[in-house]
This record gives sequence, C-alpha cells and structure tokens, in this order.
Amino acid sequence: MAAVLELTGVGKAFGGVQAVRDMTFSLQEGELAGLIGPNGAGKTTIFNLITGVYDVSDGKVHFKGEDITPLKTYEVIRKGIARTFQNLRLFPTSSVLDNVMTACQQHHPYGFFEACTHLGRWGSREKANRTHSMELLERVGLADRAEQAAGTLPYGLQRRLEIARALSLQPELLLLDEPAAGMNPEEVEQLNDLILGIHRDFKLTILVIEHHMELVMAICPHIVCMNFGALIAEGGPEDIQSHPEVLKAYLGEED
Ligand SMILES: Nc1ncnc2c1ncn2[C@@H]1O[C@H](COP(=O)(O)OP(=O)(O)OP(=O)(O)O)[C@@H](O)[C@H]1O
Repeated sequence: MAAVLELTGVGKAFGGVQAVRDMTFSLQEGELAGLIGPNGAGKTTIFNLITGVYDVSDGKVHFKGEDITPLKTYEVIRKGIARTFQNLRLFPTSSVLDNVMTACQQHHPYGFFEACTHLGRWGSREKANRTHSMELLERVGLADRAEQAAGTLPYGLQRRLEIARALSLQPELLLLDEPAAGMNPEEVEQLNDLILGIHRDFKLTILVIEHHMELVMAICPHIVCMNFGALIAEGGPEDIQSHPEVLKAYLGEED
C-alpha cells in the first residue's frame, strides 16, 4: 500500500512556543486514523500545517508522494485534501444547500461573466452542482433540511453539514477536526456510523481529531497520540489504551 500522507520531522514554532516538534507519521491509502492528545497538544496545528494554513517551520509534508509543504491552502485542496473545522465555518444565514453548493463552485468554478449572465458553463455546472450537493446532503441525512438556514440547525447537524461541504470538494484525504464536539452520546454514535459509512462508500483516507475516546477507539484501527507538540505513541486502540506515555499524558503523573 502507498502512503497517502507522510509527515517527516514536521515542526512549527509560534515565536517562542514550539507548538509541534519533529512529528513523523504516515497514513496508508484507505486508512481511517485518529489523532489524539490532551488540550493544546498540537493536533489542530498539524491540520493547519498539512493544509497550508500555517507555514511549516521544519520538516516535510508529502501527499501521494508529492511534496506539498510549500503549497497554499487552495492548492492543497485542489490536490485532494479537504477538512472540517473545530470551530464551525458555515455561512449561517445561507441555506444548507447553498453552503454545500458554494464549496462545489469553488472547486469547479465558472467565470465571472458566465455567473453574471448565466451563460456558458454556468447552467450545466449549476445543475450538476445542485444535484451533487443534494446527493451529499442525502448522504449525511440533511436532504430534508436543504432550504433551512444553516445557522438554525442543531449543533450536531451543523457538524454533519460541514462534512458534506468537505465531501463536495471530492477529496482523497479527509481531515475531521473534532467532529463530535458538543454532541450528546446518541449523536456521537450516529456520527460513528456516518464516518464509517463515508469512509467505506467514498473510498477515502480519513484522519480524525477527537476528544471522544470511545469514538476514536471504536472506529480507528490506527491512532497517533501526541502531547506537548510531539508524538508519544502510535498503534491500534489496544496499544494506545495501555501505553504508559498515553496514560501519563491523560491522567497526569500520579501512579
Ligand atoms: N496561531 C497561533 N499562534 C500562537 N500559538 C498558537 C497558534 N496556534 C496554536 N498555538 C499554540 O500551539 C499549541 C498547540 O495548539 P493546538 O490548537 O494545535 O492544540 P490542540 O491539540 O488542537 O488543542 P485542543 O485539543 O485544545 O484543540 C498551543 O500551545 C497553542 O496555544
């Protein structure tokens, strides 16, 4: 199997704060992996480094064998990497459908003239975008909410909408940043099923940051654990749950 994502010695300093240091790990094609660690461990920074939101201070990021370290965010998206955000980034007053269609349009743009005049590629692309967006809403269980303003959806459904938006970019690698944040146990269980279903149906590689350990342990055969910016353990759920460094990171120093 080929490595889809490969981080080699990746580091990031913000002034005097070394947020990430010497992170090396890789994901094979089709993996569903978890990235865990206590608050402030550097998990979201890893996503921001992969997606070009932050410049990498040290090391390299490769995607499907290509060095994407210097790429800007829009270039990384075009390569086939999409993400969701810990703090939702929806357009709250736009409809659920428009939120997905806007992301689709960014990926398959038509010119300004075509958009103003509704000529050229506009009509066919708009129709295809609408159909594709509705299919994605169906897939995440939001088709019946398509016309509702995104900001009026319950929190758990807004997180599902973010996933639909990321999928509309037709990624090969999907990065999910705390998709279960703010969800109740029943919603977390439904999210488990959704992530597993998406992983299977879209043949994606997925890396998920999550504080809900039961979610990560239930769905991720490969888990990367970090603390204070560095990798402290990597392996399957059983290895991670019993790893002394992981226990120390989560439970503190007491014996
Ligand atoms: N833009 C920034 N400027 C300065 N420091 C930053 C910046 N982004 C992150 N940091 C610092 O980097 C460290 C890692 O933060 P990060 O958000 O990546 O952690 P995290 O593991 O995602 O935490 P959480 O689980 O609480 O979301 C923290 O000390 C944070 O304060």
